Amino acid sequence: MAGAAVPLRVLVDMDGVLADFEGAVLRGFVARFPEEPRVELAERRGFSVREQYCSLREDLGDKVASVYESPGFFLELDPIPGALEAMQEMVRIPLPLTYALSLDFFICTSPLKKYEHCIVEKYKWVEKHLGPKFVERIILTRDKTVVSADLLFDDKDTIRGAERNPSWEHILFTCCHNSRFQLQPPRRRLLSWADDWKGILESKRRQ
Ligand SMILES: Nc1ncnc2c1ncn2[C@H]1C[C@H](O)[C@@H](COP(=O)(O)O)O1
Ligand SMILES: [Mg+2]
Repeated sequence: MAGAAVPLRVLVDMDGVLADFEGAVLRGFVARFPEEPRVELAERRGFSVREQYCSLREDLGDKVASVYESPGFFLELDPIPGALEAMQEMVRIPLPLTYALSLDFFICTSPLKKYEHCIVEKYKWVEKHLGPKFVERIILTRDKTVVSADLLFDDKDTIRGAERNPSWEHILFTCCHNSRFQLQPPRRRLLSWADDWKGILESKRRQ
């Protein structure tokens, strides 16, 4: 008889992966600064929305940051299509999978440096959309490289920190700001939650 399956540890980022940060920034910016030039989602390049607005005109960086630093911003983010369903399915694994696979699942997210509203609202967002059991699965850190796992689904193209060789494989979750980012092999993408995330989990299990 086969021994108990070793759990696969999976980290899933929030902003840009579970919660639509970019859509809300643009809507908030247009509502608050309707006369100012803006960056449409199709024109977003590079992780930092603040840097791109700054390059448009220096003072626009602070203006766009004021949108996502406002109270209520993080709580009101819309879920990314298919994200909530995928999370609910992930925690029910192994049943739907072909391989004996048990899963250790966490939501791994970084707070803003201006953390006043962001931290509590991230917790409330998870409780509101996924339920209290998922709140216990939140890892809040400014350095994801020191968290040990097999996989990290994250929209940030390059993740650096104190650990030069993180234990996880970073799966780049496609978002407006990274859609043109050229991934060097063997790096992998997940195009959306409609893409084959279960296949990625299974491929990792077999390695
Ligand atoms: N695209 C972004 N530009 C600026 N700031 C961003 C962006 N996406 C997320 N953020 C904020 C929100 C979070 O508090 C931190 C890190 O987010 P994470 O998705 O955990 O990398 O930065
Ligand atoms: Mg993110």
